[in-house]
Amino acid sequence: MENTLQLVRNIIPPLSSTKHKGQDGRIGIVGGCQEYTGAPYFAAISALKVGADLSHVFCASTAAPVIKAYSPELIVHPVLDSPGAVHEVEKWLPRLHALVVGPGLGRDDALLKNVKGILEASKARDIPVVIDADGLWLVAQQPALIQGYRKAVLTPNHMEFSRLYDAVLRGPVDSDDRHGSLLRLSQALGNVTVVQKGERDILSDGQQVLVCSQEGSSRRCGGQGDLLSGSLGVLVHWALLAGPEKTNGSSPLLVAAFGACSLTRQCNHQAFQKHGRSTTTSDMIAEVGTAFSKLFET
Ligand SMILES: NC(=O)C1=CN([C@@H]2O[C@H](COP(=O)(O)OP(=O)(O)OC[C@H]3O[C@@H](n4cnc5c(N)ncnc54)[C@H](OP(=O)(O)O)[C@@H]3O)[C@@H](O)[C@H]2O)[C@@H](O)CC1
Ligand SMILES: Nc1ncnc2c1ncn2[C@@H]1O[C@H](COP(=O)(O)OP(=O)(O)OP(=O)(O)O)[C@@H](O)[C@H]1O
Ligand SMILES: [Mg+2]
Repeated sequence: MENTLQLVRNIIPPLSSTKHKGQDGRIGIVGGCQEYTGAPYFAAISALKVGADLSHVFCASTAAPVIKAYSPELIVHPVLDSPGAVHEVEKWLPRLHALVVGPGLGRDDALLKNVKGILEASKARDIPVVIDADGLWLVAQQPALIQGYRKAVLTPNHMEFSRLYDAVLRGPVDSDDRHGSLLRLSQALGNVTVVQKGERDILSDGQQVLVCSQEGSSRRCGGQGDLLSGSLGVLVHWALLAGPEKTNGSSPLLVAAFGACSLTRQCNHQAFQKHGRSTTTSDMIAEVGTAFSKLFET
């Protein structure tokens, strides 16, 4: 654990007065629909709290005013359900360092069709993508969308992992062999990085398997996965900028993912110390700064 945390420390860019706004990360979140506005908010604000300079949310038009009202810090584009959605997002892609696709996206076919186009456009531009929540639902329907894309990281929870595994490997997960199942899924997807969240998070790029057992808590409120995927959006960008020489030969994306898992669990631990059973994801987000310092700035 400690060795991998050191690798995460190596990828964190120093704060410097010579940098301009945007250099430490411009992150896009693709998600947010009529039902779910909290999830894209949690992901986008987490990206900012971890250290990105700008955080954009591309969401359905009904979700936009709600998300804007949660926070003046986010840039919110009400485009996902428009006929020109792909084009509207494509206009921003050259300025984005990473995309997080899925938090609060929902499963509406028209929206998912647009997201498919956005994913294809992102791949064509070599933009790193974190795929979570309903983005994973889309990938389970069409694994070819991310097959072999080495700049993708998937962050399934228990249910999402089973669904994805079943879709890609055409059989149920062997619950007695989590490591083997994870390796097989990552390899079958062409060495895409996969983070299986759970009591312990396990992560693989199809070659190496890492386990993150940073102490969290027993509190399982919704939204913790959104904090993880938003944080990972920034860390993926930083890791790719740093390159494998800073990660001692390990995959930069795997190191980034380990950082996001550790941070989320540490936020959960700290928030639980203060709030116990009433801990919510907003309490965890309030801990991002101190959790980050404790883990990565020692
Ligand atoms: N505030 C907001 O706006 C939030 C919005 N969110 C958004 O909601 C959307 C749907 O996301 P999702 O995670 O609910 O997805 P889905 O695949 O339907 O799985 C749900 C089912 O899986 C199961 N299950 C889960 N874990 C399990 C485990 N360890 N072990 C066993 N079973 C387990 C469990 O089944 P159950 O216990 O109910 O039988 C559960 O009902 C997505 O857009 C997301 O971003 C969230 O981000 C939260 C905050
Ligand atoms: N049983 C557990 N014990 C400790 N930590 C856990 C446990 N299950 C999940 N976590 C942690 O909670 C975080 C989110 O994982 P979870 O499985 O809740 O994601 P999710 O279902 O996608 O969340 P969301 O509600 O945001 O969609 C991860 O950092 C994971 O390590
Ligand atoms: Mg989730």
